[in-house]
Amino acid sequence: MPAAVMTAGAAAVAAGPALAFLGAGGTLVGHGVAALLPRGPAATLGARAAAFLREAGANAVLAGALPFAPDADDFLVQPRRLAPAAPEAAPVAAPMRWRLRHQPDAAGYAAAVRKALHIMDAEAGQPGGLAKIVLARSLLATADRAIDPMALLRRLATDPAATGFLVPLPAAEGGAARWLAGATPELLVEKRGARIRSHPLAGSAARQADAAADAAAASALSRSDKDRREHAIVADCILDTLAPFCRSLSAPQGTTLMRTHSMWHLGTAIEGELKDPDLSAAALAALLHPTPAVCGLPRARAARLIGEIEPMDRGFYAGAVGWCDAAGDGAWHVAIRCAEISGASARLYAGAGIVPGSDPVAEAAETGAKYGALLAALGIALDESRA
Ligand SMILES: C=C(O[C@H]1C=CC=C(C(=O)O)[C@@H]1O)C(=O)O
Repeated sequence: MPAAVMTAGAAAVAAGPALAFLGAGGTLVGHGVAALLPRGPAATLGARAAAFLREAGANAVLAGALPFAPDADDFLVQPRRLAPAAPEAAPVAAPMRWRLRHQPDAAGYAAAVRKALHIMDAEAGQPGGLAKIVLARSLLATADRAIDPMALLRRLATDPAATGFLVPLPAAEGGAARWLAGATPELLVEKRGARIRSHPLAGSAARQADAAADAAAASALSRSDKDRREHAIVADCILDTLAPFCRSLSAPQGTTLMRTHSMWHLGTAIEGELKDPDLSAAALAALLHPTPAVCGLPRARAARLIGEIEPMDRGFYAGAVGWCDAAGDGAWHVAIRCAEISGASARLYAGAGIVPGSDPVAEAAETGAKYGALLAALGIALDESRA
């Protein structure tokens, strides 16, 4: 993230910042929308962003979201004004009442995992056979009054291991403003000059309230062969994709445990130096997306099956959110632990990586736990959401 803090807002929003990234790597907040980047697929993002930023001037920034489907149109805006302060703390609001609808529920999700495992089993050892697939589900939460996206962001940003983000999305049918809000712990790629970083995550365990149980969950995750295989597919894919563009590339600490407020993960911190420092953060993000942390291996086969098996459209969930500047620097995060917000409704999403050996019931529970960050920020009790 840039050293400067910037503050932006989408045209549809009456007041207050409308675009923000709040994380340990820095803060980016913007008010107002000066322009929309002509929309297009991931393959043309690098060229579109470079052309736009050349015209817009040395201080211009583009920020926004790439959808999960790389051939669908992205949504990036140039904020009108950058402000030197993060948004103020939210006043305490009265609790909201919620109606919840799962799509699918835990049993339906476990059935989808069984279907994927069956396909993997049938294709085991075949060239091009399915080795990993990330299956997601969704939870539609409807409140008794409109959700305040900025207040939600402030609550999402309280986890130091995650980047809280709020980005505008194309308006909903009927013209209502729409946002993607989340607390993502996963860095797709950051670029400053020739230096790049990525921090893929895959392999998860829910945090436990009891300290001994929490430590046991972390220890079991670090020893789990299934989770290590699930993770290695992601880290290897990122290393293989970046290697041809890098003078040096390594993961000095190897695979380690990291924790958010609600989840433990296996993570691999990757760092490198680009051969061509002009290769932009946006171009790198488009190159990497979607990684096997959200899609699978082989990528095209997994993406097709996701479309067939999942009952909902992912939209911008499991895409990427981030920013890039006129120098080509920027940071892009994997759009997970997030919800699409519009009026009084929040559509939460959560997915889990499936490999041979995955337990369908445990994977369903894992997706339930991954709703945790959004549920806490919305003020919905985890128990209320169980299904
Ligand atoms: C797809 C999600 O998480 C990914 C990132 C970290 C760990 C994951 C896992 O263990 O399955 C997922 O690959 C999600 O949170 O919706």
